[in-house]
Amino acid sequence: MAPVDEKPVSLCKSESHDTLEVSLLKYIYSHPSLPQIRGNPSALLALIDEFAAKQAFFISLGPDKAKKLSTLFADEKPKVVVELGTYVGYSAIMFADAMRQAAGGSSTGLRLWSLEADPLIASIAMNFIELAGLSDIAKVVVGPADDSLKRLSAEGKLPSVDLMFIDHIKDLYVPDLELSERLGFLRPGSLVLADNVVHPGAPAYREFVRGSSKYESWGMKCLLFPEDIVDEIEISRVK
Ligand SMILES: C[S@@+](CC[C@H](N)C(=O)[O-])C[C@H]1O[C@@H](n2cnc3c(N)ncnc32)[C@H](O)[C@@H]1O
Repeated sequence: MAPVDEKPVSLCKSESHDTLEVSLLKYIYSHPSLPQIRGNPSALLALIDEFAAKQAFFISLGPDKAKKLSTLFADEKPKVVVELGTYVGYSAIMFADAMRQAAGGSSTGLRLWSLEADPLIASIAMNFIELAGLSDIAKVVVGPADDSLKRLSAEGKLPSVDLMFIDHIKDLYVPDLELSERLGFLRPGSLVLADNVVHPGAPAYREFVRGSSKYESWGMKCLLFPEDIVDEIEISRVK
């Protein structure tokens, strides 16, 4: 055991041990346009894109997917949405904003449950959702998605879901969709969307939904950001 008076190795003041997500948080809160970002979801997303563009790799949706999904939300007008995998809340902010716009600017009756396993990442997402002025619609639930789905369902918070967005761990796409089927909150007409089915790829998931008589399924081509690699979001309509 180290002697009590032994000091831990001191960190040089200029040395940063922030994770990428903490660096993003500080980037947003030290940005000169912060006053214009408060209550402005699209301005916040643009700033996250600005930060992401400087990274080699960033796992949020990015602008191309966000634009295509905004159109889909405008057409579908979902009122209750579940997301598996919040990360820093980029997609949650985009979804909640699109839901509110599709409802004519009112939040009444709208709910987005966004499920995130990592508590620190979830806290950053909650912060950004609050900053965007969307915390009346979007709720981040901390814990593994399967546990949260069971709990929300048992609490009667998932009577019916219009749209589910799966974007957590590829190996969990099929088991968590099967769990959702068993919990019974998907109904005829509900949409199930799954990200990254081409890059990095979720072939087992695609095979599952396309081979199931419960869904009509197709792919929506889009670009990853910041790499510009072609990917697809699998869209499955419950029959
Ligand atoms: C690709 S990111 C989500 C990106 C986000 N949807 C967006 O576009 O802004 C995947 C997230 O899923 C989370 N995750 C991993 N396993 C999970 C699980 N079993 N349940 C819930 N979240 C999980 C990770 O911590 C990570 O933050």
